[in-house]
Amino acid sequence: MTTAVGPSVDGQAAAPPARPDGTLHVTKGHGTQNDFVLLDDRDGHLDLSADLVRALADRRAGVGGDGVIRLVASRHVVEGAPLLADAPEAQWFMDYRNADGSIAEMCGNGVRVFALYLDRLGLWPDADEVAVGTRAGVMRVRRVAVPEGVGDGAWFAFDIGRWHLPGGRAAAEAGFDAEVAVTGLDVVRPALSVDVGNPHSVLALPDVAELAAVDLTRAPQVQPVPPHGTNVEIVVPLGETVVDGRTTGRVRMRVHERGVGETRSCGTGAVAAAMAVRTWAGADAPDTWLVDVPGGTVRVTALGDDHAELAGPAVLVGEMDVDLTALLGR
Ligand SMILES: N[C@@H](CCC[C@H](N)C(=O)O)C(=O)O
Repeated sequence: MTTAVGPSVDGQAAAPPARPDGTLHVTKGHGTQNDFVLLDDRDGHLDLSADLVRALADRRAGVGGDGVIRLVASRHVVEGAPLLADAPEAQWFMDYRNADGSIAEMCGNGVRVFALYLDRLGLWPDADEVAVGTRAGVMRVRRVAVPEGVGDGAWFAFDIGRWHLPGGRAAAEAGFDAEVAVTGLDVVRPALSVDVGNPHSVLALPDVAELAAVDLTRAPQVQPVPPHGTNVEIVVPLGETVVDGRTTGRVRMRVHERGVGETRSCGTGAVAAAMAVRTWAGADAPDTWLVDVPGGTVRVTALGDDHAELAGPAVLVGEMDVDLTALLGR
């Protein structure tokens, strides 16, 4: 195991977030049950090693989570500091890690939970929105009303940026550019690759019974093998309804996340799923989609210029002091 604390990126010396008594204060939160361990390392002193991430995310010997999110000032992070040139308001950076310790470019559910965490820490600026630095750019998060019929709680929305099909026009016209083998499905299925800042492969099934029968305890096998891995979303289009006066498409989705396994939700995955189904549906498809995942429902809206908005709930469930010696077995 590597050490839990170390120097900050810019070399400044200040108190590390790990306390003198050897504890690390963490917060647990989730967005549609995609759950995270959150750390306040605003001065950038925590050496968030892959070992520490795996230990914190461990559901038996640690706190438990699909990922770990470090809050750190953008100026202390090599990927964050350049964002400040064009967006000086993006003071806070979401350093997202998957449960296996790997780094991901983006986490859609994580951005909403991070925004709520900023609010809890008194770091939401005196403004309607907060700018969050991520490896996929700056996300501007605001509070929004809960869509009718979807439940209650605190909802947040943000433009996730430009999505695209790595397979280009040929993939859009064919509707697929890859094949996926999934345990529990008898034949290999066609899939569409969608980039939402991070990579996704979306495949459709005709009915929800088949979706429920899929075994995602093993990673789906994607061909051609994506160079940086991929998140796999399996969707069943459910037709259209009217929500809040708007024609809204509805999709059910399960997901196998890169670096995690099956999770109960994936925000970027929901965007990829909605944009894939919208691509398959053609020109008359609605712009707004509700995506039902095992952990709840999120809303995806196609914006102009190939941008998309992700909206959904964020919840902080509690805080604890982690004994680092016990956690790391030293
Ligand atoms: N659950 C997240 C996505 C997290 C990153 C993903 N596993 C990857 O490696 O790309 C979300 O809500 O978007």
